[in-house]
Amino acid sequence: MEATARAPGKIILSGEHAVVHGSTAIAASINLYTQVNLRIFDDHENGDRLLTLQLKDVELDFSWPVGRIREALPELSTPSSSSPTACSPQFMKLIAALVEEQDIPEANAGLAAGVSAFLWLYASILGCKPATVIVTSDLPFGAGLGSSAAFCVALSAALLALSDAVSLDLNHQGWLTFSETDLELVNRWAFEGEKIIHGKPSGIDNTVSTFGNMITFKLGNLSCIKPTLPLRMLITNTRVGRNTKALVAGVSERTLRHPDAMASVFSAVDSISRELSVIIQSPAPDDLAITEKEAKLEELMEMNQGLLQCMGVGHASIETVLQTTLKYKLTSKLTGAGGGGCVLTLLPTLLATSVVDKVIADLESCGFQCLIAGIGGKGVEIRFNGSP
Ligand SMILES: Nc1ncnc2c1ncn2[C@@H]1O[C@H](COP(=O)(O)OP(=O)(O)O)[C@@H](O)[C@H]1O
Ligand SMILES: C[C@@](O)(CCOP(=O)(O)O)CC(=O)O
Ligand SMILES: [Mg+2]
Repeated sequence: MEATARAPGKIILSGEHAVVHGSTAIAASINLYTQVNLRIFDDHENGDRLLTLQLKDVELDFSWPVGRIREALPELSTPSSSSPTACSPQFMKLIAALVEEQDIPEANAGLAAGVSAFLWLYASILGCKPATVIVTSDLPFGAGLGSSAAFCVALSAALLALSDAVSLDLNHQGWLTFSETDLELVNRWAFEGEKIIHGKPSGIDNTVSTFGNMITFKLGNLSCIKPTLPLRMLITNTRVGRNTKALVAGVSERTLRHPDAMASVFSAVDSISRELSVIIQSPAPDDLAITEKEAKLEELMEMNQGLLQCMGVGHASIETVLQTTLKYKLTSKLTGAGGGGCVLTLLPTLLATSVVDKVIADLESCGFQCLIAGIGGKGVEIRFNGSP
């Protein structure tokens, strides 16, 4: 049995971090994907009875005899695919021991969290069957584009597709979407994986990766947004690596030290996201209306960036992007957890292509990497063996 799932990354237009503390945020899927191919073996096919995880982008393979997993996690021998469960601290220790056995190279130490999430999702959804899981991704890891969520969503989708918990047409040719109920299940499992990687995620990244589109998200509830203007964003990867879990924990610590001040910061972010959502969806009959709306969006992005600075998630490389784009009268804000990672720059509709080319050249001369991704496309999809 074989299935391949793909799940998109995302950008956060407003509200990162504050969304963890209950504020509204706005996110959109992007057309960069993580793809998970899952092949479960029949008893006679895999003599060694191994569970293998191949991470193609970093050229790393991990393997465990399924008997070793069953011995370490005996309670998970009977999977519970239709009821997502959190990985308890006790299970986390047992999983950490299985991951440690793999000797992940020091340079890829951050992957341990992803491999732990893999083991939890695999054993919880499918039990201890021998299988090979191959992962490829267009997304940079740890750069704010939601690679952790895309990984958890694609993995949950592939595992559930070959479990008894969802109903799909196995003969369908090409990419297939899940039913709304099955998407909910994929999303809930992905959230459990994201918890292992992020510590305390809001759930916005896995939700937008699962359902796609552009969404507002607050306290676990999503609502779809239909933009009335093109919303072109330049994404600049500062290439400064960082770890979402540590940054989220840092904001929580600051919140404990200054609860009243931080409550005001989070409330201001909530207002910004709500205003942004109204502007994005209000009618824009002509170029003048679009230009006026873009100016308001820029102002709100600038305000959000200032508040992210208040939360302590800025970085010198982000400042360089802000200053560089400002030379071209363009507004930018960090996206995702900050501390480096990616920065968004709004490219107004009437901006000349020559200016876009110049700003990209300027940013690239600083050693950054630029891309313009399609935003607001489909969420997770699945494809079965043999279909095109
Ligand atoms: N394709 C993948 N395979 C394994 N682990 C992954 C993959 N993509 C992401 N991860 C995990 O997610 C971590 C990065 O997540 P995070 O710090 O939240 O940044 P972001 O989600 O912005 O990329 C990686 O260090 C790794 O543990
Ligand atoms: C900072 C946060 O709002 C988004 C993190 O996104 P990313 O992992 O940096 O892509 C955390 C969350 O909402 O779970
Ligand atoms: Mg992440």
